[in-house]
Amino acid sequence: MTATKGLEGIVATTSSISSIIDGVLTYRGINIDDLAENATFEEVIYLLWYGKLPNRSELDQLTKDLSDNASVSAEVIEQIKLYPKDVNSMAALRTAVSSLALYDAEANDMTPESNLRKAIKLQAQLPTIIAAFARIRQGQEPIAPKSCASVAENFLYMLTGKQPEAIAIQALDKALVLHADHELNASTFAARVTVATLSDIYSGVTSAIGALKGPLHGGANEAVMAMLEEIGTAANVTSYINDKLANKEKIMGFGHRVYKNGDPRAKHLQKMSHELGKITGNMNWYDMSIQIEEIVTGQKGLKPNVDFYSASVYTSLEIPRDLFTPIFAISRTSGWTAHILEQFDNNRLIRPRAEYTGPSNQAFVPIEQR
Ligand SMILES: CC(=O)SCCNC(=O)CCNC(=O)[C@H](O)C(C)(C)COP(=O)(O)OP(=O)(O)OC[C@H]1O[C@@H](n2cnc3c(N)ncnc32)[C@H](O)[C@@H]1OP(=O)(O)O
Ligand SMILES: O=C([O-])CC(=O)C(=O)O
Repeated sequence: MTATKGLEGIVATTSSISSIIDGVLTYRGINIDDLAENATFEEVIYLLWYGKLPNRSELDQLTKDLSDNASVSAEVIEQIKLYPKDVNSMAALRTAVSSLALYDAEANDMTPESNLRKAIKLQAQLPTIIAAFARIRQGQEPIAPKSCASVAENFLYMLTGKQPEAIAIQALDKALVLHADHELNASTFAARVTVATLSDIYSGVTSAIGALKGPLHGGANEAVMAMLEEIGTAANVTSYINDKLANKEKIMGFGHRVYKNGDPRAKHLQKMSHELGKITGNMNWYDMSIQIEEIVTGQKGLKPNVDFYSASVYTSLEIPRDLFTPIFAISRTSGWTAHILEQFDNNRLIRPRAEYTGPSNQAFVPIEQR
């Protein structure tokens, strides 16, 4: 038995949800470029869950179901009020999502109908949790979700208490479309491993949030913004990046396990970053990002991934840096839950093997002789 480090190139399951073939990403066979230009996040959620684009009445019903289920139980909100104010936002989200199960009478109902209802609740309630957490830590009261608003509009509204501008809703909506699913990425794999034991959907999504948090995965978008802030201005980019590369440090937001010739989502986020920079009158983050890309791609051949330009996009939307990865989780909940439903539909325990590299034939030494 020989291990493949990081399971690189290992095909661990079949799936009909999203594919990456020759660098092209599709959801249910539809190119991400077409979805980014034409679909709303709600259309994408429907596509991922049901395998086809919704017609008008199906879309209206899903939008209504999501807003009808967006309120979070009072117990969970009370618990969030008890969290330390400076707690990591992904840790807060992970804990709150886990506790949703405690107040859902059907949490352990494993029927397909119940699992679909819980997928709707999870998708609807993650934005409410994140907005509530963001307000509570600033000493503000949470804002109840609006009825019949999109996920993007509702989230921005609950975060700020103001009606968001159309341009902000559109930008966030497109970012949600772009992050919704990505084949067998680490957090989706974690979700599938968890539910393949026939554990519940809340456990699956909680596992996934834990995996997304890390800076080699979803946490990279926050790390990119931290780097941009540390660099400060375009004049400092060259020396900062050259020093990092000389020290063999990773540049966050670059490289990918699967894409070697570029992440097809990055160009959409780059365009958004440029447009939002022009609208806000602050091109600093975009200009720095372009310079970083030139150096990293020029010297290392590494291209930006989905996390790189999303950092400047969210900053232009005035979203606090530590909510970037939670926003990724809002979007990816659609993909996680689609994968969990697919796993339940044709389940087998996921249990690979390990290549043992420890000592052998060791005698047991009694504690007095150690
Ligand atoms: C939504 C997402 O999850 S997208 C990914 C988000 N993560 C990041 O942006 C973090 C930065 N990037 C990385 O750490 C990696 O590129 C990953 C984790 C995305 C992919 O990792 P892997 O496929 O395991 O590649 P691995 O980390 O082994 O890197 C291979 C080589 O490229 C180098 N490399 C990879 N990414 C980077 C980077 N961002 N900056 C500098 N060098 C890099 C490594 O140092 C390594 O070099 P070596 O062979 O000389 O040791
Ligand atoms: O697929 C991966 O390994 C990481 C990624 O880009 C994603 O989850 O969107």
